[in-house]
Amino acid sequence: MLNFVKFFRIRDKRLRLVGWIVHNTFIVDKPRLRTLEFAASSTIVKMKGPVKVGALCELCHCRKAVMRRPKNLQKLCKVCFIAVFEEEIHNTITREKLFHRGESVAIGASGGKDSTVLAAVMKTLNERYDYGLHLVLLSIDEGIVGYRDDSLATVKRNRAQYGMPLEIVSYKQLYDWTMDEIVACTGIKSSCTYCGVFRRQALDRGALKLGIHHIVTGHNADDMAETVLLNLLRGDTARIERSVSISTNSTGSPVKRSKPFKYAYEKEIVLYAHYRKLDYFSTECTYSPQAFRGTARTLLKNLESVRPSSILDIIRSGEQFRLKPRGKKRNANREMEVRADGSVSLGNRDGNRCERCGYLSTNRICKACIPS
Ligand SMILES: Nc1ncnc2c1ncn2[C@@H]1O[C@H](COP(=O)(O)OP(=O)(O)OP(=O)(O)O)[C@@H](O)[C@H]1O
Repeated sequence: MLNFVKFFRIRDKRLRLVGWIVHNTFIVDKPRLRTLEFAASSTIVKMKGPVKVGALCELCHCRKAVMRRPKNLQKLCKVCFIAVFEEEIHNTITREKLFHRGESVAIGASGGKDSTVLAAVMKTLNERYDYGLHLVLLSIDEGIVGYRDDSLATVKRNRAQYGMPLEIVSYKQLYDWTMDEIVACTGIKSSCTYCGVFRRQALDRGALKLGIHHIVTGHNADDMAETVLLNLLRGDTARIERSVSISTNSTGSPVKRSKPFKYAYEKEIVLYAHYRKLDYFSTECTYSPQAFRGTARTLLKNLESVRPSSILDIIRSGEQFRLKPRGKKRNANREMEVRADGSVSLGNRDGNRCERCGYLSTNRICKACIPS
């Protein structure tokens, strides 16, 4: 008896719909199921054609295999897949010593698949292995009507489903404008870059408001590998090492950030959400064209389809990447650099503060204050 696993990622630019087909089921939040009829006009990115799966799970040897693991093509049953996925995250957490007992941890919750699965897995592992963590959902409302308001509704349902407190911090409260207002004034170009900077600050401020000094986000292995490729393609080699760090802590900032899904494949996160029937939101942001990142993403997906280990191999390459010190000349050039957008970078990269808002920044005026 054979099972067939279909794994497609669907992206519909017109509807901003991102969904997945797994086991002939279109995985997307329920209110959006009606949009299925548009799938024919969508760009269907083939992730992996129908795969024949052998009868028995290669781990338990007793249940029927229902899938091939995207990471290593192992044939697994649903129960073993869920167990092995959770175990790998637990191994990452313990190997990297991400948390300490009694710590309060804020989960950056956008309502999307990655952070929803992160909340579910963190809750499961915290209870199973008695990490002793106090977990809180922290959401940033960027003020994007038709996108963030809908995804926040999902996070509010997650609050009840996982029994975790939820804190929502908005750009409006912090900066007195919304992303919709910014885009209306400045246009869509670079909106992602600015929004990313604002969100980072907002997550820090939200965590500090709660007295929390550790945030976890749902960045996964695909995100990490994509960023390594992106930096390589842009010649921005200085960022590669940092882009694969599992934990980051800007000098001067009391808030640490960690990525427990650093080695988790995006496809496996989708499968986990599917098998555990998690409630998440699947629409793409109104303002996310991300042209060049999209190119790096397509390149990564093509590499993955030829060689599934490519994602982990790229991360490993990033981890081993070290820039040769260039000595005095490099430091001298770094003392003051005028960037294309007119901002000035100071030689002392860490610990600088924005002259307007006083928040940490490598420039005299941080990106959050530039448009104001
Ligand atoms: N508005 C937000 N509020 C809180 N956390 C956020 C928000 N947006 C993003 N994050 C955090 O940053 C991570 C990466 O965000 P990104 O925008 O790349 O979304 P993503 O890869 O689609 O993740 P997700 O599926 O969780 O939305 C998320 O998994 C989440 O932990």
